[in-house]
Amino acid sequence: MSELLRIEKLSAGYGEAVVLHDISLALGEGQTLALLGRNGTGKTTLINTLAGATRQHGGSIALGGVALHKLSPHQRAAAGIGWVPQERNIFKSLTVHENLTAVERPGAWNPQRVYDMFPRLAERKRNLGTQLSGGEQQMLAVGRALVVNPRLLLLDEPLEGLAPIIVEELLRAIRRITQDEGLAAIIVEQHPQAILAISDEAVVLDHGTVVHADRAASLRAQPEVLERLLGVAR
Ligand SMILES: Nc1ncnc2c1ncn2[C@@H]1O[C@H](COP(=O)(O)OP(=O)(O)OP(=O)(O)O)[C@@H](O)[C@H]1O
Repeated sequence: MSELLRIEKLSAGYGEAVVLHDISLALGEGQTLALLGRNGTGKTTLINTLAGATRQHGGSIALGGVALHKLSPHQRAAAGIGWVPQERNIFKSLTVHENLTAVERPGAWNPQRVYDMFPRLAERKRNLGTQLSGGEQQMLAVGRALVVNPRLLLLDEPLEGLAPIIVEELLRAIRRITQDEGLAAIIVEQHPQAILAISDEAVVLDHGTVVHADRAASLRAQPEVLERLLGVAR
C-alpha cells in the first residue's frame, strides 16, 4: 500500500495560539482513520489544519508527496483534500443541485452518483439549502466534498446531532465511500463505536497531541483503553 498522507511534527493553531503540538501520523492510500478524543482536544483543529483553515506554526503535511503548507484552502481542494466541516457550510442560497455543480471537478464522482447514494437529495434537487433538514444538509455536505473528487476525505463529526435513522443512512454511505470505493478518509468522532467499526487506523488526541495510535480493530477490542482515553467503554 502506498502512502497518501504524512504529517510530521506538526504544530498549529489560531493566530499566535498553538493548539496542536508535535503531531506525526501517516495514512495509506484508501485507508480510513478514526480521529478520536474528548471535547476540546484538537480534533477539529487538526482537520481544519489539513484543510488550510488554521495557522501552521511548524512541522509538515504532505499529500501524495506534495507539501500543503503554502497552499490556500482552494488550492488544497485542487490537490485532493475534500473537506466536510463541522458546520457543513453548504451554500444556503443555492439549490441542492447548484451546490454540487458549483464545485464539481472531473472524476469518478458526479452529482448523479451522489443522488444514487442519497435518494433524499435527488428528491430535494431543486430545493434551496435553507429548505433542508440537518440530515439532508449533512448529506449534501458529503456529496459536495465527493464531487470535488478528492484523494482524502475529511469528515468532522458527520453524525453529530442527527436522528438515528439518518445516522444509519450516513454510516452506510460512509462505509460505501471508504470501503467499497476505497477513498481514503479521516473521520472525527467523539463516540467511537460506529466509526472504529469502519476504520483501519485510530488516533486519539489529548491536549492537542497524539496520545494513542493503533489499528482500529485493536483499539475497539480494548474497552479499558477506550474508557481511559475517551471515558467510554466501547
Ligand atoms: N477559532 C479558535 N480560536 C482560538 N482557539 C480555538 C478556536 N477554535 C478552537 N480553539 C481552541 O482549540 C482547542 C481545541 O479545539 P477543537 O475544536 O480543535 O477540539 P475538538 O477536539 O474538535 O473538540 P470538539 O469535540 O468539542 O469539537 C480548544 O481549547 C479550543 O478552545
